[in-house]
Amino acid sequence: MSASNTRTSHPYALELRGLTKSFGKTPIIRGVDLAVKNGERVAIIGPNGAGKSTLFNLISGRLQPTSGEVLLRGARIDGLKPYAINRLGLARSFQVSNLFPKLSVFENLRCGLLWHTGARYSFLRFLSGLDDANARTEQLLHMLRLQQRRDELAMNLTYAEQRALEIGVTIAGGADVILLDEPTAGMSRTETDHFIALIKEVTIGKTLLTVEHDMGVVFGLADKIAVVVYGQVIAFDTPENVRANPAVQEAYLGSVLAETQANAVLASHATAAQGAEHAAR
Ligand SMILES: Nc1ncnc2c1ncn2[C@@H]1O[C@H](COP(=O)(O)OP(=O)(O)OP(=O)(O)O)[C@@H](O)[C@H]1O
Repeated sequence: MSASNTRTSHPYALELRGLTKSFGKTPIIRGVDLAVKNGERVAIIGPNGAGKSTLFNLISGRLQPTSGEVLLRGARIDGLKPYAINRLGLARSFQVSNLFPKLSVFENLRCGLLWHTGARYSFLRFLSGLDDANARTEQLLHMLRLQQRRDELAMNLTYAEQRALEIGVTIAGGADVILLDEPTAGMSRTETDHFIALIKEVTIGKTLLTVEHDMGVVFGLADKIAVVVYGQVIAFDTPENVRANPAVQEAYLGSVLAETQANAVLASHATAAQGAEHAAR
């Protein structure tokens, strides 16, 4: 069976089974079961301190579970080091730290591609693959809408462009299961909207898990939402069903949506007050 067949033949890209994690005597993840299908986009939401980042750390191999299993396409990966998990096609993209600041956009992407192919093939095959890598890098540049910035150093990009490049490098590295930590944190509303569209486009056919606080991003991006409260997944369903779920409303979403609505009302009051002040002058 070819590597690509192996990658897609299992129905679930990622499974968590009875996962627990304690720090000292404190249980933080308290029995999580989750099955993410190939190609699904899943947002993990929940209150501060619920255990979302810890879950990501357990999946990516940064932390080892206290008990339970993590499976990638049906094969156990708990106990493996992060680089070994990465080699199997699961990558985590959280900061701009994966970028080489003094290399150009093109070179950063090509490094991602060559790292992926070069590590698996002999040096001669690596050299013969350079043309392919260049062509694929050009494709990625277009997909990321960074072709105008092709020769710019990564350190000179805007924050949103750096995040786009970072995701591009992750994809160039061959990952088909991608974990994104708060992908739009620090972006303006307009940048966020563009970025959601971009993420959707570049992750077509890939499995995406994201930890996100911004409900606009969650509802704009996710096929399914996993709600984590106090180390347990209390709901895993479509955005519509999660929004309507009374347990979720009570434990988390009610207060978050109320806060979002309150902020919108406050903002509209502030705008109205500014308008009135302006008219009175
Ligand atoms: N390495 C660690 N050692 C001890 N406690 C930890 C460790 N990492 C996380 N915790 C604790 O585990 C709990 C869950 O933290 P985690 O960062 O996973 O939550 P989160 O849902 O990602 O929160 P936030 O939304 O605020 O980022 C917190 O109480 C945190 O203090």
